[in-house]
Amino acid sequence: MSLVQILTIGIPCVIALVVALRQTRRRAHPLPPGPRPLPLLGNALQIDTKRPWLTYTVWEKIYGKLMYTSLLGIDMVVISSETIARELLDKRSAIYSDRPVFRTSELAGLDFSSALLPYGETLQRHRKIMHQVMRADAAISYREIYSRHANELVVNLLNTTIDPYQHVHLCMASLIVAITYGHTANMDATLTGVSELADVAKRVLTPEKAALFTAFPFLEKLPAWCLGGDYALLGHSKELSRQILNEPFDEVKGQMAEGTASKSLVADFLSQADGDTDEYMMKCIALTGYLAGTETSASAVYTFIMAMALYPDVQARARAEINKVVGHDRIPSIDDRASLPYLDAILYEVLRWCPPLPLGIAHVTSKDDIYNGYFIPKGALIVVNQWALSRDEDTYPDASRFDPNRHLTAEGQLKVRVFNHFVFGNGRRICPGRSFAENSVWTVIVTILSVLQIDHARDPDGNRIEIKPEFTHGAGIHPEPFRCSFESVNTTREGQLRAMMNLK
Ligand code: HEM
Repeated sequence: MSLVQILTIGIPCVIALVVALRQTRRRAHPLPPGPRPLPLLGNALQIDTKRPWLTYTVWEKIYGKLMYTSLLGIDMVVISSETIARELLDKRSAIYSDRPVFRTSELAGLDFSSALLPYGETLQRHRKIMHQVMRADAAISYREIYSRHANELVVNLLNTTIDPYQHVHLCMASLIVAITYGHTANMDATLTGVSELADVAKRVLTPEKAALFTAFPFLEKLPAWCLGGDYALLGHSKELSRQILNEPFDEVKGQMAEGTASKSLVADFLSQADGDTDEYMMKCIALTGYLAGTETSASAVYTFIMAMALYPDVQARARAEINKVVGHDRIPSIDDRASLPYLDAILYEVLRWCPPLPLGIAHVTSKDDIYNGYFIPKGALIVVNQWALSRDEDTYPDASRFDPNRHLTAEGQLKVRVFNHFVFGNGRRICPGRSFAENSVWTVIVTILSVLQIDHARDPDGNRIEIKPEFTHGAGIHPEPFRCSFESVNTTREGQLRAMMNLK
């Protein structure tokens, strides 16, 4: 028998065998339980498209903490248990670390983002640099930048009775830009550009938007403007992304050459760079940090403010702890953190009460797997329903209540010594910016509590304007708009803070 004959007969046999084995594997091990799918559509029509985590949380009660659902032919496994998330995403990370491909990310020029990279060599190199510049001790070294921005926020909020979201967002956005690039002449232009890019990312990086190009690939050949809607943004976004990747980075490089660069992630990176250093990669990481870190951190601060207005007893206890530990005439710094367990408990509770990314960022399996007798196919989307974790009544009784005590022992110490919150994800894709997030948000909340009393705003007749603890929808969430009032409760600290900012 010739080689060609062997191949002609052999290859189909091998393929048939592999397919048969796969089918057998599927048959031998059922998919995890889940709602009955419709042909082609799967469970797409049964899901609350604005807040899918609510549907998955209801289904969890019926089908369990490991659930299978199918969306327009895509396999999806939803995990509603921290233990299962760790078993799969941490312990079997070799299989569970890939990301879904969004066709729109390339078309919008967003495919540079570390968060969207498939698992592989490039991602590993990104993560190595991220670890180098964002690890816990590096994050602490930016304490001065956290305090400066926290002080600015307090001054902006003082004596206002407004919806604080714009101030909070600007504070966290400029804090992250300052950490990433330091002082640059074009900081405002950078901020505007990156905010615009983040907005496009939110609008086009959804499975539904990406699916259009997968179903009709010829659409990619058309000019973006003739597609209309959010698709019209794709071309502009690609140009903007190229510009924002390069301009602030090049400015820091110029400052380094002149010896005028201030402390920043990019400056730290460039000072450690050698001949093999990949500058393009650092540009991508720098911009990813902004896109991944701003809305999430701003969400946490905004949630904190709402919780303080709704739970004055928690606010009073936190302020009492600050006064007891550091006295009445100093604002605590990150160095006091270990002595202020109630403040950490508040931070834990803020992240639990409103997880900024309620479904995290989806992982994808790179191989078939079997878990607890269930078959998990290669290529399945793996989603950890953080909302379900946050509302698990067994772990968090009366879960819709904001109660920092749940994170403390009877002696008032933190139950968990290491900050290891489920909101930061799992395994090889765990959020590399978590130490930044933790330290910056902590500094902002301790500074606010040291100086400001947060209360309900009042209407012109003096009636209290009620706040409903409700959250927005989308991939990233935060409280629905609300108004509250901010008054100084400590003029010594207020004066100190103004002096630090050289304000009267
Ligand atoms: C409260 C604030 C934050 C929350 C709740 C948060 C949450 C998350 C989550 C859930 C993921 C996906 C993890 C996974 O796939 O399992 C992630 C990824 C990521 N985060 Fe954060 N994050 C926050 C702040 C930040 C900050 C401040 C930065 C950078 C300065 C940052 C940078 C990143 C990056 C680069 C990734 C992608 C990692 C990868 O795909 O390998 N995040 N974050």
